[in-house]
Amino acid sequence: MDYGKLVVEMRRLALEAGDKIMEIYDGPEFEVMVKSDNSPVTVADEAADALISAGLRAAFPDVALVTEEQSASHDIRAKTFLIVDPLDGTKEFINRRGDFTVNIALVEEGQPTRGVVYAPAKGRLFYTQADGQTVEETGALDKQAVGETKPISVSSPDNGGLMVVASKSHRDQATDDYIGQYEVRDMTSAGSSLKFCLVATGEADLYPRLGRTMEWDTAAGHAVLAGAGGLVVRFDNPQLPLVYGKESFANPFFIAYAPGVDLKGA
Ligand SMILES: Nc1ncnc2c1ncn2[C@@H]1O[C@H](COP(=O)(O)O)[C@@H](OP(=O)(O)O)[C@H]1O
Ligand SMILES: [Mg+2]
Repeated sequence: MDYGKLVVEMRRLALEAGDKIMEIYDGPEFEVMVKSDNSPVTVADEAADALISAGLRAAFPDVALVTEEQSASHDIRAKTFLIVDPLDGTKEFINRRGDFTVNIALVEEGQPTRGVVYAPAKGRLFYTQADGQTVEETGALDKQAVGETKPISVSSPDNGGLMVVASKSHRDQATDDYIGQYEVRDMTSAGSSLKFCLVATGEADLYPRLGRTMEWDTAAGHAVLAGAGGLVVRFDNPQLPLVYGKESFANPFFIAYAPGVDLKGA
């Protein structure tokens, strides 16, 4: 895999998809449809998906592509694959809360090794560089020219007062009970894969996810976090990393964190 080319393409496609999504976000009322799994989908998901998958297939014709919005791609089994969630946080998008992201990642040997997460309404762009280090890019976020990039890294957590981030739309008692085992200085909620990015920049120390997600929801955020020094492990066995390419691409519950966190058992 040519990581240099991959990073350039992922970044550009994420920005283009973000523009498309924002046109719809800022435009007239859009229809909300319901998928077979009961989750909502809009023309923004579909438009972003079409743009990203066409771009990736053109640039990397030999690499398998799994994307949330194309169920035929959910049968793919490959050692190396690209995985896309064109609009993660669709509920945030529909409710116009801003916490939605474009997600593109590369999985190799069960781990997301490169990825981009773009939150167009927040103007935040995170991606791994060719060498694997994660950066946040600031400024104009020009599709043709890379602006200022700042390497990001996870916090050195204070276990006497942790910053915890959790889902905005999927929150339950089990999550609260788990978080209750820690000394928490501040809690914040965020939608979509932005939560991984907040741990990656050190804005949060810990993100427990005791709820369903699919691999496309987490792969890009996981890559961004890993490239900033963070870890993602299974909630039922924190000794084990969250791996990819699983049956039906469904994830178990997981915990994303800065390695200095004194991790509590399930
Ligand atoms: N019961 C369920 N099964 C599978 N995925 C679920 C789910 N409930 C939530 N998710 C996933 O969690 C994502 C939202 O995460 P969060 O709550 O952290 O914002 C959704 O992404 P989409 O918006 O891309 O569908 C959705 O795929
Ligand atoms: Mg999603």
